[in-house]
Amino acid sequence: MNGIRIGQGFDVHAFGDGDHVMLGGVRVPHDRGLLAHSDGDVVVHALCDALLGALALGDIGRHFPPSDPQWKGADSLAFLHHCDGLARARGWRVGNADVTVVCERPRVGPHVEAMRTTLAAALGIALDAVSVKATTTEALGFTGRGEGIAAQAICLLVRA
Ligand SMILES: Nc1ccn([C@@H]2O[C@H](COP(=O)(O)O)[C@@H](O)[C@H]2O)c(=O)n1
Ligand SMILES: C[C@@]1(CO)OP(=O)(O)OP(=O)(O)OC[C@H]1O
Repeated sequence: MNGIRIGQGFDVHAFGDGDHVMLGGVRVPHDRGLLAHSDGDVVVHALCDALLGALALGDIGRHFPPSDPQWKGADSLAFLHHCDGLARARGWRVGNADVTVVCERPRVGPHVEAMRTTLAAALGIALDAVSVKATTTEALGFTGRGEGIAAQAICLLVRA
């Protein structure tokens, strides 16, 4: 069967105590952490939901319930690897993916290349098939008030 699939994902985590945030599988030093059951990697969670959306397989919480202690503190790249496996088992792979991180701080730009490299490796695709961008909300809303980080992702699935 030929064709393409498209999916989008969105995630938010609130800031709490800590000295770093995980974004796209990269440890980014910060004066706050992100509250979550897992490592709180909003970028990877949004990307997982984009893959699951393209596959019409529900969302990340269905596959990795927050009530399940085995995911406590989990490395979110393991979630992404699982979602990619679900795609590949159905004959799909990620053609390209594009993520936007929304926060005032930390500055994401200096970490974008490391995030792209990490995500491309996790998905087994070329670096130029993975885009990571960042924006503030010009001090508006919950991200503008520095209450947390949001991420949006979109991905295209193509035949493997
Ligand atoms: N957390 C962030 C937010 C933004 N950037 C970079 O700054 C540029 C300008 O942001 P605006 O919200 O004013 O458009 C943006 O294009 C990003 O390159 C960042 O690195 N980290
Ligand atoms: C990732 C999971 C894992 O239990 O928990 P959290 O780290 O809290 O993240 P969330 O974005 O709320 O997604 C739900 C869960 O699948």
